[in-house]
Amino acid sequence: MSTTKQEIDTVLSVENLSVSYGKVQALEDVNVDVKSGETVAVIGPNGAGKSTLVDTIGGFHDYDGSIRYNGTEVADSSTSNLIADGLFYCTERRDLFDYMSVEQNLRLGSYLNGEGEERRLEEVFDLFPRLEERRTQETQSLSGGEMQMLSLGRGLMSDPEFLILDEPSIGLAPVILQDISEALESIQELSVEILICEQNITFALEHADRLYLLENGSVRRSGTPDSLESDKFVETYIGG
Ligand SMILES: Nc1ncnc2c1ncn2[C@@H]1O[C@H](COP(=O)(O)OP(=O)(O)OP(=O)(O)O)[C@@H](O)[C@H]1O
Repeated sequence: MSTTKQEIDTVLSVENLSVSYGKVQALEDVNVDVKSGETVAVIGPNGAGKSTLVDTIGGFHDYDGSIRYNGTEVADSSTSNLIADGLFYCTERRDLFDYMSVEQNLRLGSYLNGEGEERRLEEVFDLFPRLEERRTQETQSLSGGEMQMLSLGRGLMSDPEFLILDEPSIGLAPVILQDISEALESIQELSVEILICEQNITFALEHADRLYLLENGSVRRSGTPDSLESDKFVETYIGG
């Protein structure tokens, strides 16, 4: 069978994905794809299944259906192989080491890919001067927004080709959100694919090429920001 152009362009392909926690069906028959160079956002209310979706793509849950990254089924690959293959899952701030310094946490991001570490560290500090100012500071003493920057910065230290961001805007003051937005725009220029799961719809509409609206574990709508903004269902959901 020949490979179509669309298949070549599709970097991440989620097909008929279902995930349950015991009797709780968190995702049912979800289809999502991310094409070369795209930023895609998954939006939805609390409990919609957004975190379950990105956790599953990151290799943290068993699933029915298929998740292929660069043609490889995620379930058949180890987390370290996925990272080595350019997939980096940046969770809120859950995976930072509290007692390590900012710089130590950043350097951990390149443990599988040490080549170019110094250059990448400088790039991260250029993106987030706040982190450079705090490079020797213990991570546990950072503000929530600074931890978010550190989490994103650590993701970039792995020289990712595909970044998964779990709620990058959560709980951030407007000035920090602006820093994260600007960093995201710089990352988009590197032609890295990005999958964002977000509750902040304004943030998602601003940054995504395409969006999926998830509700009760199912995709209810998908499309470009323009097509979704004029969709009555989404309008109701967004609140006008
Ligand atoms: N470990 C778990 N055990 C049982 N049920 C779970 C577990 N984790 C999530 N769920 C349930 O799965 C559903 C989807 O949860 P999930 O956290 O993926 O949603 P979400 O869209 O990320 O929500 P939020 O924006 O509030 O984080 C919810 O009904 C939730 O209660």
